Amino acid sequence: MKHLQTRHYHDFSKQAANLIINQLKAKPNSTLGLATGGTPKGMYEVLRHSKGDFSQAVTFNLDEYVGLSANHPQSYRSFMEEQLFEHIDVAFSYIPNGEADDLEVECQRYEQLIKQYDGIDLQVLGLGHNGHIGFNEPGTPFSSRTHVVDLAESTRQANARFFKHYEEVPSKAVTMGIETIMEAKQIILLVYGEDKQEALERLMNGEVDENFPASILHQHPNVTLLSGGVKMPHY
Ligand SMILES: O=P(O)(O)OC[C@H]1O[C@](O)(CO)[C@@H](O)[C@@H]1O
Repeated sequence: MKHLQTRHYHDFSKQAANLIINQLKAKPNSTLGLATGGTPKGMYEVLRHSKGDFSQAVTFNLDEYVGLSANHPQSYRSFMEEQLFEHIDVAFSYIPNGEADDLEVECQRYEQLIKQYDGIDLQVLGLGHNGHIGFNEPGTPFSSRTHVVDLAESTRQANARFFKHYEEVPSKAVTMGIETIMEAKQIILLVYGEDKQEALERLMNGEVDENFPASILHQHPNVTLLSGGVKMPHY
């Protein structure tokens, strides 16, 4: 795992955005895997103002809440529209449909779509405090494919800041599985802020363990960990 460290959020975001822009320069019709959450907002801001050409790119988001309509302000579809798609044109953007009547069928459909594009070239990930990637909570089998998850209490609490009331935070989501994520040809893991210090240390120093989903990334051949805003005395 390659580790790039920055101090300031702007530099961190610029580095992340540059990795995406370089990917598009090398392969304009790349399939990009995208993430939501607070961490990548700066990256999206840089991308919005960049001259990156996304016109041939296809995007797949990692996850979506179950039960929120696409136009709900806190759906990940709304997040992505605001952060990126209203500002730049991509060829196609896919996000799981958390309102599908049959969520199992939706998960299979999402997997098939990714396969049709020959997999994901570059996947962006954030890191949950409990080590989750996408919405794959601790204990999720490393062999998981796109599936429906019960969100951990700590995840719902972490994301409550985006909702008016905690009770509004959905308790389920559809997420790409860990094996789905691991099939991406390249991965960027974004970790920013002091509150991620503990998770970052566990990632760097801990064992590969299903109780800390991000640890599997040590077994991927092409991962860049971008970290910033954390104290790193041990590295
Ligand atoms: O960047 P944040 O807001 O800390 O979130 C980290 C991770 O948690 C999630 O928001 C899910 O809770 C992911 O989408 C994200 O990658």
